[in-house]
Amino acid sequence: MLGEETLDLYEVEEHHQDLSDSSQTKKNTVLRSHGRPPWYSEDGLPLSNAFVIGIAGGSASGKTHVARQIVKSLGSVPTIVIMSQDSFYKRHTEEEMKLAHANRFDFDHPDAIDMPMFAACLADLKACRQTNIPIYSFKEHQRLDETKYLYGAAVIIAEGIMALHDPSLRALYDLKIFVQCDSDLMLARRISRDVKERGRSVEGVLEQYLRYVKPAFDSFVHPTARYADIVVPGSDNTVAIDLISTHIRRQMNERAHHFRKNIACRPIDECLNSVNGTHEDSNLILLSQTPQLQGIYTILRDENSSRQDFIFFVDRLATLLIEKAMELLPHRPKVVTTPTDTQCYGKELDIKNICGVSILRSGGPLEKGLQRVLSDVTIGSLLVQTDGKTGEPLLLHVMLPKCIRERHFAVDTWVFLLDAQVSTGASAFMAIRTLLDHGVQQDHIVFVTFLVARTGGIHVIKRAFPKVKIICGSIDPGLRETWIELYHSEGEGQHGTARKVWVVEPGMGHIGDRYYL
Ligand SMILES: Nc1ncnc2c1ncn2[C@@H]1O[C@H](COP(=O)(O)OP(=O)(O)O)[C@@H](O)[C@H]1O
Ligand SMILES: O=c1ccn([C@@H]2O[C@H](COP(=O)(O)O)[C@@H](O)[C@H]2O)c(=O)[nH]1
Repeated sequence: MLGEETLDLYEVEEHHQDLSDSSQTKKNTVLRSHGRPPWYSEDGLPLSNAFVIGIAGGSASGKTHVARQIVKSLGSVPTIVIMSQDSFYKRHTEEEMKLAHANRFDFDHPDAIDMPMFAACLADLKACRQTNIPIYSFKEHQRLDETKYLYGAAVIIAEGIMALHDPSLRALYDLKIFVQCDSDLMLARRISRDVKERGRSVEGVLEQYLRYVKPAFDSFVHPTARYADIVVPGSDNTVAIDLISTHIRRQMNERAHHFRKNIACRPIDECLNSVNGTHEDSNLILLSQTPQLQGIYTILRDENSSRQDFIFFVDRLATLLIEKAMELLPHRPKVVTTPTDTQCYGKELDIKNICGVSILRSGGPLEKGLQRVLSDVTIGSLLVQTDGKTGEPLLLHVMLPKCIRERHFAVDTWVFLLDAQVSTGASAFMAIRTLLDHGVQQDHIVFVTFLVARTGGIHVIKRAFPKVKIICGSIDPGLRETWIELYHSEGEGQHGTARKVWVVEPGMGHIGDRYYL
């Protein structure tokens, strides 16, 4: 759900475009921004919840419009999601759908909405966990079988006619808004919208309005205005929107914190006192330093090695690392009969799901090794990049396999997390936190990497996530912060921008660039 760094904040990713009618796609909206900075502290625990805004008001009062105006006025903030309560209409029986098509079903009673599910999804998102929300079709008056995966919002706007009705929902909001609109205007807007977008007739809209919508507004919706922190007019509301966005921006600034600088450059002798031989501790596992392995590293470190050799030996090393990682997976006994008709007592993997997740781009060179060992493995990716201004890692894109996206699968999934090296450890830290947010168990994460910097962030990772296993082939002594010049073409010629990076020494240079470019 997180977008790309270059995307404009106002660029909107509509949900499930091909799954339901346009009115629903407009409702649940993820607005992409400039990436998500760390939402956790050095102990690995989420530090700040997402900021949640609840917007209630009559049907067609302008709740969605207000939500979008807030987003526009906020400017450049991390990812925002607008979540509509309309998605949480309950699943209907055939009989109920017939009534709905005859405008004789009451969608405006609080019981029509699955409040516990709405609260549960909102609570997950607020606590930085992923959620999968239902998809509702207004044309069919029915919940569809598909769900929509959401993860990683820093600001959540929950809107709906009953958004302030339920105490369990109100408890989740940091800011409660009620959109106040003239009844005639609401009716006029509703007729226009429902005819255009929800496949309705004017007569049908009026019939439903008089029978259910208006009475429910008076009994259930309007009374919730008393819970609002701010009442916003349904039109001409620029001043209110400005006040709200200023408040949110201030809250977001208070929650910002700096991470990378804190975790880099720590002495770690207590946990890495041996870099030769077969040093192993509870969760940092170094490949046995055989002459063969040292030979591979020598080729990879040599700046004069050809690209062909580099790729060949990276793939070979990746296979050795993954084979080592495989040793950590549980196996159960299995008896087979051999071609000589003899019973043989062997082993087979004893896991439900396994997948790979690459931290892009430099996790990519480990993928071939993973596929050689587990031929049909699914590999997801996380794009983590450094914010040029703050030096903080930013989570820019999340593309995870289904066995992680859904929590009930994630708890039983083993993940081989791939990244070329661990220097400050900030990207690895962010990736591990992301997997934990999805419900993956710490002791089911195996981080596989070519290099670990001895004085880098590895020990912070070990301390925060003591059950995550880290497999590496070398522990390098140096980590240095330096400026590099990045060249790009602009107008007439080449222009350079200086960028601060952390370099592992002796290292292998930029492994992703050497592998792909
Ligand atoms: N301030 C506004 N000015 C002009 N049109 C508006 C305004 N607010 C809402 N609308 C229009 O009214 C209709 C219903 O608004 P919407 O925000 O979808 O209502 P709700 O989410 O409360 O059901 C939409 O067609 C929208 O474009
Ligand atoms: O199947 C359905 C479900 C709901 N409705 C009406 O929708 C509005 C709420 O949506 P808003 O976007 O807040 O207007 C509610 O008043 C229901 O009557 C429907 O017609 N059919």
